[in-house]
Amino acid sequence: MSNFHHLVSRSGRTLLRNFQKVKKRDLQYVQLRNVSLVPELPESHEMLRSTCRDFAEGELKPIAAKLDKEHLYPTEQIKKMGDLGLMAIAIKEELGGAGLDYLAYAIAMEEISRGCASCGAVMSSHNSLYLGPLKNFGTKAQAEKFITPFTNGDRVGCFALSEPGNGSDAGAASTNARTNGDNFVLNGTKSWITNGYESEATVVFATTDKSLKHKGISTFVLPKPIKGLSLGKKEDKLGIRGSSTCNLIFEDCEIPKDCLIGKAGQGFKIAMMTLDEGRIGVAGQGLGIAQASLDCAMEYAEKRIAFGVPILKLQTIQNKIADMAMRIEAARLLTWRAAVLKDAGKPFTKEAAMAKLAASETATFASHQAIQILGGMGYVSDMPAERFYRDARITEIYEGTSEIQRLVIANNIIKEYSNKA
Ligand SMILES: Cc1cc2nc3c(=O)[nH]c(=O)nc-3n(C[C@H](O)[C@H](O)[C@H](O)COP(=O)(O)OP(=O)(O)OC[C@H]3O[C@@H](n4cnc5c(N)ncnc54)[C@H](O)[C@@H]3O)c2cc1C
Repeated sequence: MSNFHHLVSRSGRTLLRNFQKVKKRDLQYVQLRNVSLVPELPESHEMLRSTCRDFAEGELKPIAAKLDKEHLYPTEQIKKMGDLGLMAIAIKEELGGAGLDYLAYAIAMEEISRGCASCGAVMSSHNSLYLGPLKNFGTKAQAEKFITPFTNGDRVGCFALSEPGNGSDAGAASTNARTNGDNFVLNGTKSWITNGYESEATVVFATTDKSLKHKGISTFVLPKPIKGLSLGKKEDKLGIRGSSTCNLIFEDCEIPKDCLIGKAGQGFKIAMMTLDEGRIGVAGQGLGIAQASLDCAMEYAEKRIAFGVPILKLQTIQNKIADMAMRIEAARLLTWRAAVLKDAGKPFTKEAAMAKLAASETATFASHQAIQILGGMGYVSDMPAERFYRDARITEIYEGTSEIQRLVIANNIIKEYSNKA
C-alpha cells in the first residue's frame, strides 16, 4: 500500500516537472492549441465568421432550395464569395488570394455550408483540391496562369483523381500520360469530378510509369476546354445538387511538358497531401450542415405544439437536441484542432481524418434527428431538413469514405504505439 502511494506521488512530481518544461519550451504552440481548447477564436477569425454567417444568411440560405431543386450552379453566389476572398482563402495575397490560414478556411467552410452545402462543395473543391496542389507544388509560371486568374470567383478549377475503376484505391490509377516530344498525351477517364462542367482548369493525376505502380503517378494542370478532353453526363445526385459532377474523358489530349506539377512520380504524394488539407474543408462542410439541422430543429420545436405544449418542452426532444449540440461541438473542436496543427506546421493527417470522420457522421446524425423532430414536415421539401439529410451523405463519401478515415486513424495510432514500444 505504502509502495503504491510512493509511486503515485513520484510519478505525479515527474508529470509536473515535464509539464513545466513543455510550457517554457513550446509556449507559442500551447497558445495555438488553446484555440481548440476554449470556445473562443482570435478576433480576426471571429470577424471572418460573422462576415461569412451574415453572407450565408442573406445570400445563400434564401436560394439554397432552388439551387437544389433545379440543379442550378450558383454562378452569382460564387462570384460574390470570390469578392469576399473566399475562393482563394489560403493563397498568398501577392497571388491574389486572401492570405488566411486553414483555421479561417474551416470556419468559412462551415458558415458557407450552413447556408448552402452546394456552395460549400464548389468552394472546397476549388480551394483545397484545385488550388491546394498548385499552392504547394506549382511553379511561378503555373501560379501566374492557374492560380491568380482563379482567385476572385470568376473562374473555378477542379481536381481529377478518381476513376470508374478506383476511388478509395487511388494508387491504382489507369489514366496514363505518355511523353511525345515536348508534350504529354493523356488517355483515360476520371470520374465524379466536382465542378467538372464549370471549371476552366483541372488538376489531373495520370500514370507516367506503370511499372512503378503508385510511385509512377504524376500530377498535371491544364486549361479547359482543351482538344482531346470531353465531359460525361451531369450526374443526377442525391445531394449537393447545385454543384456539377461528371466524368472527364481524355482521348489523346496533348499538353505541354510544363503542365507537370512537381516532379514525375510525385503524384500520389501530392494527392494524399492535398486530401489531408481538403479533409479540414469537408469537416467544415459537415459542421455547417449539422449546425443548419440543429437551427432548423430548434426553430420548429419551439413553435410546434403537441399535447398542449411546444415539443421543445418534451424531454425526449430535448435529449435529441442535447445529443446534436454535443456532437457538433465535439466535431468542431476536432476540426479547429486539425486546422491549428496544420497552420503550426505540425503533423495533422490523423487529426484531419478524425475531424472529417466526426463532422461528416455528425452531419448525418444531426440531419437525421432534425427530420425526426420535424415529423412529417421533415419528410417534405417545404422545409430544408430533408435537403440537409441528402447533402450530409456526401461528406461521408468524398475525399475518403468514413471507412478510409478509420483506416488512416488506425494506421496512425498503430504507428504511435509501435514507436512507443
Ligand atoms: C458527388 C461526388 C463528388 C465527388 N467529387 C470528386 C472530385 O472532385 N474529384 C475526385 O477525384 N473524386 C471525386 N469523387 C469521388 C469520391 O472521392 C469517391 O467516390 C470516393 O473516394 C469513394 O470511391 P468509390 O466511389 O470508387 O468507392 P470504392 O472505393 O469502390 O468503395 C466502395 C465501398 O468500399 C469501401 N472500401 C473501399 N476500400 C476499403 C478498404 N480498404 N477498407 C474498408 N473499406 C473499403 C468504401 O469505404 C465504400 O464503402 C466524388 C464523388 C461523389 C459521389
